[in-house]
Amino acid sequence: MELPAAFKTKYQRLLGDEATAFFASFDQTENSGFRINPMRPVPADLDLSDPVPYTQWGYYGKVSGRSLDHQSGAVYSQEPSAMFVGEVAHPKAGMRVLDLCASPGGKSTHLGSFLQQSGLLVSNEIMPKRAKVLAENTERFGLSNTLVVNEDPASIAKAFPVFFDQVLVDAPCSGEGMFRKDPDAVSYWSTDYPAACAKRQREILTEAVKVLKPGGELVYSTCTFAPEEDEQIISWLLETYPQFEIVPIEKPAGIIDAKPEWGNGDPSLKGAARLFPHLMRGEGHFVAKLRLNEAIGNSSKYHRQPSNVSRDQSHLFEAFAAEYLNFKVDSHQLLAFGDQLYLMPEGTTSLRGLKVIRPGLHLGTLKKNRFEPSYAMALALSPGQFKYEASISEADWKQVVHGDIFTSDEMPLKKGWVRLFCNHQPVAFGKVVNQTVKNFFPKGLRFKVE
Ligand SMILES: C[S@@+](CC[C@H](N)C(=O)[O-])C[C@H]1O[C@@H](n2cnc3c(N)ncnc32)[C@H](O)[C@@H]1O
Repeated sequence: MELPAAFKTKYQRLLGDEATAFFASFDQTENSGFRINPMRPVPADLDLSDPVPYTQWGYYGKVSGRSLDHQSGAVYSQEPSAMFVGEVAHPKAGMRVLDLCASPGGKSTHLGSFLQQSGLLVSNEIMPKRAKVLAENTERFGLSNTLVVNEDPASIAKAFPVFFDQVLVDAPCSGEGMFRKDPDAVSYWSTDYPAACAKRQREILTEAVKVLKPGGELVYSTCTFAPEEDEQIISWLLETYPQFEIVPIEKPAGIIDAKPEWGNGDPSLKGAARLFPHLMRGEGHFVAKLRLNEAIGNSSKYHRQPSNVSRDQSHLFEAFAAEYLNFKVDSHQLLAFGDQLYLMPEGTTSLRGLKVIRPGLHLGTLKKNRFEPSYAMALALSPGQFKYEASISEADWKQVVHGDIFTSDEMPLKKGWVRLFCNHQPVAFGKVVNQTVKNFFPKGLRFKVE
């Protein structure tokens, strides 16, 4: 790979003798990986022979975006060094967690794996198109405790002052750790780029710090090697907000201490972590964890987001629930966005003024005289929560994801909704009319499997 001359000069100076091995790593093939979804059965066809050592869910290897394992949310493809960020965060069940720069959702789905549908995950992305992708990925993973929001950091800080137990800032960065994966990242790079990114990172962090509760944790990460965006950002953060202290990260073999001399010399910077491609099997990352000892700014009085469903809407859903669901839905948690019905996570506070893409689990669509369940619900429920479930063959699954009708004489009912599973993974809802299964796989997500 042709690395920019200024990049080479900079890292030659910073890394000394080690620079040769660092530069050589750019000519080796990239590392790919995937994480399995702990809320799903482990797919039998996956090759799990090469685990990523620092995470219980990560493996080296590739999973096709057109496979059942991907479509059903049983796996999420993620570059192995990025998996270390979720492991460092490791939120506990029940926590309120914010993922401030979240799309496409690698870290959010990892955080959701720890939360196990408990607590609250606010997954935010500033770019509208990317926020949509984030919503699709968190839905595919089956997260039901998640609000997907499309806001800038200042609006998030205004809406949630002193609210979260944990905040992840996986910052937009100069992406030097993306060079092997995405050659375009090399063409964006210039000598001044890290400083420009650092300015934006300071702006994002200035807002992020306001949403943490005392005792809360901030996890900051980048996929770049630039000290300006890594140690120097944490140096700046600690100087600007002495309320924070570094929580030292435990480092497995190949992951090394951050370098205080690349920041302001504060020895506690060693507690942060650097992942270099010449030292471990990953593309590269920087991660720091900090604890806030005293709130920054004032808290607010939080009001629960009230349900807004009309009596008619509520009746439509209740009739559906009585016929099909094996669990109770608290009507206070129902929220209608037009004709779309959602189940808000417990503890959802007022969403007024926020651009919310998904105010929780999308339950379905309120039609004129009936309720139509959503793809998101098909993927989020646990087995047995829906009264009618049917196992379909891989050949039928190919029809489902292509949007075709198929016939089956093994459906549990003659007429009505059925949750379809293939190889024990949830796939979609179908509607049975005699032996024909009408397809409700979302139009925008359909694909052809060769
Ligand atoms: C490194 S990516 C996040 C990757 C994601 N956390 C994951 O694991 O899949 C950084 C994200 O920050 C977003 N971003 C860009 N500018 C931003 C800003 N000024 N404030 C907040 N987020 C921003 C980008 O659109 C991008 O999606």
